[in-house]
This record gives sequence, C-alpha cells and structure tokens, in this order.
Amino acid sequence: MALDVYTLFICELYVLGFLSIIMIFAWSGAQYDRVLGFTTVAIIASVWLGSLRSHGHLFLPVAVGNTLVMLAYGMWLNAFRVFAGLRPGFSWLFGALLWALLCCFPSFYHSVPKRIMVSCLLCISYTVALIIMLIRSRACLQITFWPAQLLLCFHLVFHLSRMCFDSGGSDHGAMGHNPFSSYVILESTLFVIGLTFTILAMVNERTQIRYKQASLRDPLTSVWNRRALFAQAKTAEKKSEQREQPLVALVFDLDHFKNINDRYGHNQGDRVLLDFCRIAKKVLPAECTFSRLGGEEFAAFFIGDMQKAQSLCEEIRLLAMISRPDNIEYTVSIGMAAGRNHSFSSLMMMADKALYEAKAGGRNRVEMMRSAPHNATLTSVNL
Ligand SMILES: Nc1nc2c(ncn2[C@@H]2O[C@H](COP(=O)(O)OP(=O)(O)OP(=O)(O)O)[C@@H](O)[C@H]2O)c(=O)[nH]1
Repeated sequence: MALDVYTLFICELYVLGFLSIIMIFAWSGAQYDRVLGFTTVAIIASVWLGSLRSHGHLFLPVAVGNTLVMLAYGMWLNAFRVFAGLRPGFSWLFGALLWALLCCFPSFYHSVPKRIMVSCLLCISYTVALIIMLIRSRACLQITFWPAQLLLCFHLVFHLSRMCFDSGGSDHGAMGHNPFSSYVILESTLFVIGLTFTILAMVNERTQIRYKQASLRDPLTSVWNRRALFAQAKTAEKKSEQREQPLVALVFDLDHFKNINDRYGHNQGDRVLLDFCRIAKKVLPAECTFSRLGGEEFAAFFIGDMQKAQSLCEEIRLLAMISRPDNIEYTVSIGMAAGRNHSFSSLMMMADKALYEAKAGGRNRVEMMRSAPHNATLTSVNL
C-alpha cells in the first residue's frame, strides 16, 4: 500500500489540531483535571511536531521536532503518573534533555540510523513506563484497562519493528526521503488519537467509579449508607440460603441523641456518631456490612451464629457506654433479628421491633427477636 507522505502531513495536522481544541474544552470542563491538562500539553506539542515535519531542513525536524516528541511522551507519562496517584517528578524531562544533548554531537546529528535507534529506544522506554503506570492504576480501571494496554503494546511492537526494519534512507531531516516515514507518521497520528481517547475514557471511568462509591457511602462517617446496605443484603440473602445459616440483622440507635446535640452542639454530636462507628467497625467481623441508616440510626447484617451476634452486640453496647469522645457520655440501644428463609427487609422490621422494645425497656440494652423456623411468629429474648 503506497501512502502519500504529504497527504498524511495535512491529515495529521488537521486531526491533531482539532483534537487539541477538543482537549482544551475537555480539560476546562473537567475542572482543570491534571491528567487531562498533561494530555492537552502533549497533543499541542504533537501538533507543533507535525508542523515541523517539512522537507529538506535538518535542524527543525531533527533537533526541535524530536525534542518535542520526547516532551509529549513526558507529558503523557505525567498524565499516567498523576492518574496512578504519583507526583509528576522529573522523569518527563529525561527524553527531551537527552535528545537535545545528543544533537550537539555531529556524529549523532548527521547519522540517520543512530537517530532512529535512539528515538526508538526512547519511545520504547516511555511506552514501557506508561504500561507500568497503567498496571499501577489497575484497581480503578475495570473497563478501560485492556484497550489501553492493547494500544500501548501495539505502539511498543511498532517501535521494536522499526528498530529492526527502518534503515533510515538519506541524511535529510525530512521524513519524505525515508521509505518507513509514511508508516511512522500514520502510526504516530493513530497513536495520539487512540491515546487521547483512552485517557478521556480512563478519566471518565474513574469519575464514574468515584460518584458510584460516593452514592453508596455516608458522607459524615464514610460507612455504607442505606442504599448500599439493602443492595449488599440481596447477595447475603442468597448466601444464607445456600449455606443454610441464619442471616442476622442488627439495628443500632444512640440514646437521647437529641439531648447530646442540644447540650454540646451539633459538631460534638457528629464526634459521637464518628466514635460509635469506630467502635462498631472495630467489633463487628470483616464480613459484616455496617451502615448508617440516617441520623443516629445504624444497621448491620452478617451470616452467622446467633450466640456470636449477641456477644458482639453486648460488646458494642459496653464499649459505647465507657467511651468518652470529647468527655461526652452516650449509650446505644440495639435490636437484633435472625432467621433463615427470611428476606432482609422482614428481618430489619423484626430488628426494628426489638429496638423499640429496647427503648421501651429503658435504653442502653440489646433486645432480640427470634423467628420460628417456618413461620413469622416472634419471640422476644431479653439478653
Ligand atoms: N450531630 C448530628 N445530629 C444529627 C444528625 N442527623 C440527625 N441528627 C439529630 O439526631 C437527633 C435524633 O433525635 P431523636 O430522633 O429525637 O432521637 P433521640 O433523641 O436519640 O431519642 P431516642 O432515640 O428515643 O433515644 C435529632 O436531634 C437530629 O437533629 C447528624 O448528622 N449529626
């Protein structure tokens, strides 16, 4: 397939120029997200590079153009580092500085094979660094990870094969004299487009995951919220059936919390809520889902042993009673319900009734509703 180099130049300039405009808008639209900021600078550097690929000159395309390529790679590296939660550092400057330095040596500057070799090695190094950063970000990338890996691996293979097959041609800086040049222009243009859209997709996916997580967490205490509790309980219902073990539902309500707020203020009330969450998370087993239902009311569930549930609730009650966040005393009433073949909603209703009993019985107590195996008859067990 014969590709006309000058047509490719025009296409490259047009596409990358347009892409840089899109990226400037995307960057400002995303509240100046640093990942998109570095990507935007990388594309603008690529547009400049495109405009320098002219015929017949040596200095602009060879010295300045390739320094810009390395700066663009450095910016992509920064984008990936920031995405992975690292600081940009100075590694982004390495390629550009090395290239500028090497161009001071005539033996390098006038040798096309040497320039190709060094350029390929630098491209490969940056691409490997991008792949490593992508692997570090794996936890927050479920969908975009594999397309991004594929794109980077393809780029890596292209430069490895260029090192083997691109002999260079003439000593002109212009790519038009090099038989491999049309493939280089085509691949680099497609790579820039692919990488830009990949980074946009990565940032988009990360934002979606953050919003999703935020929608399942209580903003004050960071424990699960009611929505997350009921969503996760669906899976627990099935597991409880499969394992033939009861599902235990717990409801916690801090006693006379309104008085705490009235006496010490809302901020101190918040401290008490945080203190209670700390105690509950410390005592409850890791497989237990603990959530804030709203106000001073919390709930939890787990599949397991009734005796264990009773002792856990007692421990939480006692620890809350002796805890003194900012010298504030508080207590908690707890309702428990457990059963097999019960929906979580019905267990929660039963636990709520038990909680009501605990409140009516004087507060600072644990009450349990135990369901009969095959019907909904309830028995109140005072611990
Ligand atoms: N500090 C703080 N207070 C809250 C928050 N959400 C709800 N509250 C307060 O929690 C209090 C709940 O009061 P009530 O429902 O009367 O319950 P209570 O005073 O604990 O009484 P009992 O449950 O019957 O022992 C109200 O004063 C709410 O304003 C919050 O996020 N922070």
